[in-house]
Amino acid sequence: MKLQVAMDLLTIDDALELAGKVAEYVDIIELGTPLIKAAGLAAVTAIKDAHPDKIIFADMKTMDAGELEADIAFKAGADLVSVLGSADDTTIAGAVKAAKSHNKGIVVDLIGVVDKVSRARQAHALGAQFIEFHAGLDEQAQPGFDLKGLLSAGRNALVPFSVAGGVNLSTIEAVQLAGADVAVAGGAIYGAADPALAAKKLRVAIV
Ligand SMILES: O=C(CO)[C@H](O)[C@H](O)COP(=O)(O)O
Repeated sequence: MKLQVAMDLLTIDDALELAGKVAEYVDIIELGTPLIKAAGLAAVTAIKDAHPDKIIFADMKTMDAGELEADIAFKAGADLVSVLGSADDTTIAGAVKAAKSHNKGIVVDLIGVVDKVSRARQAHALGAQFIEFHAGLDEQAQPGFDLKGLLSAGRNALVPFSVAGGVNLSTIEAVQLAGADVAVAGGAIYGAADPALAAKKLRVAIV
């Protein structure tokens, strides 16, 4: 299972600093949606330039204009770009077209999708490289939130998948047991007093 750090920060300087601390422990470096909205795609270019050996994930969360939005993110240096599972099939297909022309990949994010298993299978058939089973920051803040539903949906979908939303040291083992290909950790790393140590512990927890 790969480890992805989600950098939900707001400036390129902060993102470069965090990536510099944790890169050695992660496989994929994600530029979070708030970072891309605040700093633009220049953030993607800066991180790719600093870490050319890492897989760079631009969390665009594209909902429309799939081919155009994916194309500009790939041109900026992204290796993976996210499109929302709630978008139209043509949006996902357009983004996949852009990915193919750059020899890169699309990740379809199921945030807010009710029937995650069906949509995951459809998105995979449309050409997504993997499907993100995702509980967003707002969903995690709801009383009684539990990762278990996401994990069983991921397991049942029978497609390559990542899990995002509250992944930390106490949940990463369950994420791996569910068969995830990628575990995404944001706050558990960037919110830690020592992000490098937090990333290292997550890496070590992956068997
Ligand atoms: O994409 C996101 C929010 O939409 C986050 O980056 C992702 O959910 C990771 O979250 P966490 O901080 O809980 O690990």
